[in-house]
Amino acid sequence: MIDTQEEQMARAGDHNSEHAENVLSVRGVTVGFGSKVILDKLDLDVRRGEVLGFVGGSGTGKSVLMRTILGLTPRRSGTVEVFGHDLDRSSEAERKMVERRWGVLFQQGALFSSLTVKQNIQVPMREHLDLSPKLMDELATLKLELVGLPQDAADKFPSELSGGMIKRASLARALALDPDLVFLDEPTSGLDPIGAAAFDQLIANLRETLGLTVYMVTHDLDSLHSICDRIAVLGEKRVLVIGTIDDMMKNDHPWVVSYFRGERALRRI
Ligand SMILES: Nc1ncnc2c1ncn2[C@@H]1O[C@H](COP(=O)(O)OP(=O)(O)OP(=O)(O)O)[C@@H](O)[C@H]1O
Repeated sequence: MIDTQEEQMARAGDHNSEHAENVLSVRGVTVGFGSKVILDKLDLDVRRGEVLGFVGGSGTGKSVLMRTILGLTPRRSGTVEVFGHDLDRSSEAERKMVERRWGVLFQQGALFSSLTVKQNIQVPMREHLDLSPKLMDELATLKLELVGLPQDAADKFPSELSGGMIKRASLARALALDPDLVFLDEPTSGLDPIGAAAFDQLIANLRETLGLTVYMVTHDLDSLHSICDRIAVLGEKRVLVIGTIDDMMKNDHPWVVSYFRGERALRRI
């Protein structure tokens, strides 16, 4: 959309990366709170253009890892490279440019309740771009269309929306700056199975049409089966196993067996 010199510089970093096919590389990351270590020397790579599903037992640190990657939770050691940029070594301008290239859908949507849907979508635009109100309105209209929301949702407040509409509005906000990478924290939680399947389809379509890379924390077995190229399992403070759904079905780690082949998994069939 808008390609400033700084953005070109940030994009150029992609090609400097030793692993240009990885949009995200996490190495040796340790995170803890007080005496409690949550993640211990964790490694993870996310490939360009893939949908990576992230699963793990409750409290294993999926949200902590996502927040650490986003720079919202401090780590004790390790590196995080996004688009080939080590954010600890980046200048403020470079970091901002990298941030412009990712979008985030937090659990529960995290829309501002005092702003309309349109205003929510425009928050990242106001923060990162200098656009006229007319252009921002046009862009918000496009984002609403992209996520399948009716135009009359633009002037509604989050409290006036259904759960599924809130997820879509949050996704529209995450897409506000035309990101290359989106982080989704449990995007289908709280949706009925039909709403969840529709949301999965939307993510699959967006990946296809926009070439997005998707990092998705989820508990939803249907999403894992239907749209994820690879799945990473968090356990024992690290990525226990990463691979395709077929790899998960063959893996014999007890947690992986009970999650992918346990009673709940068999009920889906
Ligand atoms: N700011 C914090 N201070 C102290 N402990 C924290 C903080 N944030 C997270 N934790 C702890 O880190 C652990 C991992 O939490 P996290 O929310 O990442 O789990 P999760 O895997 O996302 O779980 P769920 O699937 O239930 O959402 C938990 O024990 C949690 O209590």
